[in-house]
Amino acid sequence: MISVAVGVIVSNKQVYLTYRNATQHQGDKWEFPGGKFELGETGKDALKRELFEEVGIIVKQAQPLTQITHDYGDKSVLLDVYIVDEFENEPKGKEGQHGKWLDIKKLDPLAFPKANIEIIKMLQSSSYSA
Ligand SMILES: Nc1nc2c([nH]c(=O)n2[C@@H]2O[C@H](COP(=O)(O)OP(=O)(O)OP(=O)(O)O)[C@@H](O)[C@H]2O)c(=O)[nH]1
Repeated sequence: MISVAVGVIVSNKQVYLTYRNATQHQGDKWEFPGGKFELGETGKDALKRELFEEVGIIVKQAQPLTQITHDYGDKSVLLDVYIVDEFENEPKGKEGQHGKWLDIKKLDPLAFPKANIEIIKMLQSSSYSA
C-alpha cells in the first residue's frame, strides 16, 4: 500500500487541479496535486513538500478531510486528503503539468482516478461548493 498526500486547494468555491499525463499511473486524468510520502514524513509534511514542489504554494493551513484506500489492481493506494484553504503564492504547474481552477460544482468524477470519486462527492455536498 502506497501512502499519498493529496491537497484539495480551495478558494472562492473552486479547486485547483493538475493533469496527470498519459505516462503516469492513472494517466490522462485530472487530479488533486500531491504525491507519495517520503520515509519518516507525516501526512502534513508530505503535503507541504509536494504542494511546494508541484504547484509552488506554501501551505499555511490544512485540515484533514478523509482517508481513502483503493486497489487499482496494479497498485494499492491510501490517499490522505487535506483541504488547503490558506496558502501563499498562486498555484501553477511547476513541473510542466497543466493546471486550472474549476468550480467544485463542475467537477466530473469520470475525469479523475476512481479513488477520487468519494472526495468529489464530499466536496460537492459541503459548504466549500455552496
Ligand atoms: N497526486 C494524486 N495522486 C492520486 C490521486 N488520486 C489517485 O488515485 N492518485 C494515485 O496516487 C498515486 C500518486 O503517486 P504520485 O503522483 O506521487 O506518483 P506518480 O504516479 O506520478 O509516479 P512516480 O512518482 O512513481 O513516477 C498514483 O498511483 C495515483 O494514481 C490524486 O487526486 N492526486
